[in-house]
Amino acid sequence: MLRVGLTGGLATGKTFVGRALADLGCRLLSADELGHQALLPGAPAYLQAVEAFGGGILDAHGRIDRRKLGAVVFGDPEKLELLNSFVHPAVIAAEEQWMKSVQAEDPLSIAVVEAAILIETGSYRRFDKLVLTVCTDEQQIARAIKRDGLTRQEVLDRLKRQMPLEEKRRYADYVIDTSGEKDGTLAQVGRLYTDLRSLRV
Ligand SMILES: CC(C)(COP(=O)(O)OP(=O)(O)OC[C@H]1O[C@@H](n2cnc3c(N)ncnc32)[C@H](O)[C@@H]1O)[C@@H](O)C(=O)NCCC(=O)NCCS
Ligand SMILES: Nc1ncnc2c1ncn2[C@@H]1O[C@H](COP(=O)(O)OP(=O)(O)OP(=O)(O)O)[C@@H](O)[C@H]1O
Repeated sequence: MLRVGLTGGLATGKTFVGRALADLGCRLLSADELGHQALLPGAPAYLQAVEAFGGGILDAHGRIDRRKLGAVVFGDPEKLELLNSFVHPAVIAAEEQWMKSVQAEDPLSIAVVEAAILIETGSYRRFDKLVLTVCTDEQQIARAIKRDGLTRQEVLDRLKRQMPLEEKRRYADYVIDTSGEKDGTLAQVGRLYTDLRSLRV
């Protein structure tokens, strides 16, 4: 099995590239989704987050409102660090379990884990190959505003908490440039998939 980390800054096209790789036959796991599951009522990180940040992060049904929690943590590096310490252990454990089960079911597969901050956390070391998606800063901002309805300031606060893409390039085995049309991204993904297949062990 080949373990592939797929990372990139906010709204650079990780999810789009991950889905395209899955369409071509890769197995795919989203760490952002695991992070969301880790904050559901009943999960340990839910209680830790409510204790640390207070009832103001909850919606009317007692669930964590991620937009409210985002507003608290993305403006304050120490709070984000604390939230990371609640969420990341559960995410890493779930990723490792998933990779074990994929290895058992399909030992020749390409297992792709899509995660926003693989490099920042050092998690990139757990993968055989690292793929990075990039586009311009202005495109990141415009795409995040359009997709998530965030304000420009909310997007800038998130971007400030991420390593600049130029620095991330140093860690990447493959760079997918998503600054053009989606067809151009798909063509690059096709070439990437051919290459990854040739590396499968
Ligand atoms: C703060 C939370 C609740 C906001 O949720 P929301 O649904 O609004 O955003 P979502 O999770 O989809 O993240 C969107 C993007 O924000 C950026 N982002 C998210 N978490 C982080 C972080 N810890 N550091 C830097 N950027 C981050 C990434 O580019 C990510 O793709 C959520 O992002 C969170 O719990 N973050 C901390 C845990 C984490 O690191 N999750 C991401 C990978 S496991
Ligand atoms: N050429 C392109 N390649 C990929 N995505 C594009 C392209 N042009 C526009 N987009 C759009 O950019 C937006 C961001 O892409 P996507 O959601 O895949 O990013 P992401 O890196 O997963 O974001 P996040 O880190 O916030 O989860 C999407 O709405 C996507 O449709």
